[in-house]
Amino acid sequence: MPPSTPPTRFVYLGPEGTFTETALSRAITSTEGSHDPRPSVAAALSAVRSGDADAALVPFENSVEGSVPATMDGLADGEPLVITREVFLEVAFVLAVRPGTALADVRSLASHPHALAQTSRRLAELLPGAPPVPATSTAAAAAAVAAGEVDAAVCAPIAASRYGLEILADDVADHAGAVTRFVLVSRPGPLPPPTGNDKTSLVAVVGDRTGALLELLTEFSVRGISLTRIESRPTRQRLGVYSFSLDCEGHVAEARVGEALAALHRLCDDVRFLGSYPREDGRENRTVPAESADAAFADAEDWLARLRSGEL
Ligand SMILES: O=C(O)C(=O)Cc1ccccc1
Repeated sequence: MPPSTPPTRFVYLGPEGTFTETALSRAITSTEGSHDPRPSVAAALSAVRSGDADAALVPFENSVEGSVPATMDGLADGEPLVITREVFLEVAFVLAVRPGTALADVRSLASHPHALAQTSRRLAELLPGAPPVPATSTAAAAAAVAAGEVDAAVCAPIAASRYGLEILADDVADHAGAVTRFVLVSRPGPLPPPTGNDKTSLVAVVGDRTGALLELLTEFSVRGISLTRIESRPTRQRLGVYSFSLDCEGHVAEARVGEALAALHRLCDDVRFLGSYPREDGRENRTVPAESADAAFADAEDWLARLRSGEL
């Protein structure tokens, strides 16, 4: 009998009732492995690094608020981890309190900084006297309300019911239809195979010279590769030294992407590969120009080999 593979141990930004938990359970059923909460993004990533877990689902960016710094920095630093999957979830926020609490009784309010930022205008109208306090997650804020540490939380409806809270206001987002992108990360291993509609993520530290960013972008542009995200992050070495975190269309197994990454390796002070994985945002990669397709690279390599061997 072949040895059975142990179930995958998934961890997620907890506690129970986070949007991240919902995103994980939509993407991966519990029959595919165990789902365990961790108290912070850093704790979820370190469980994977230490081998306590096989994969972690963490929030990466939001359509309204942008990237989640704890995730960006947690992936850019420390032992390498790679993204194997992306998951998108539309998020709707509620204002939750202990049963019987009226709006006028609310003196303090907590949530994840991304949730607070996405609801700030509406909450300023509803609760002008309640200063927002950051929490490690929306569900951690709901748990703090249940424990009597704070009066109200901005969280998912599921967190309100999980912690026995009452909903004072529904849909408190300033912009309807906000979508959060989550990523599933693992220790480096075999990559998900190319599907023809993939993304590749990386972090590059460019040298301190004129045109360095333009040179980086050129390596993608000349190979017909479209970027789907780019942003700068401080490297935390000293003021003025930045890394660029970016996603591009394509899989590192494709010649154009592999060659662009190899060029970045020559050009940049540091390049960290963060994975190639299927695109799941419902969009299709652009058509690869004929001169950037794998066949064109193979043909050019063949031509060069013949030229070098004196055959041409
Ligand atoms: O998953 C959660 O509940 C979080 O706290 C992170 C988050 C915050 C805001 C929107 C989506 C995810």
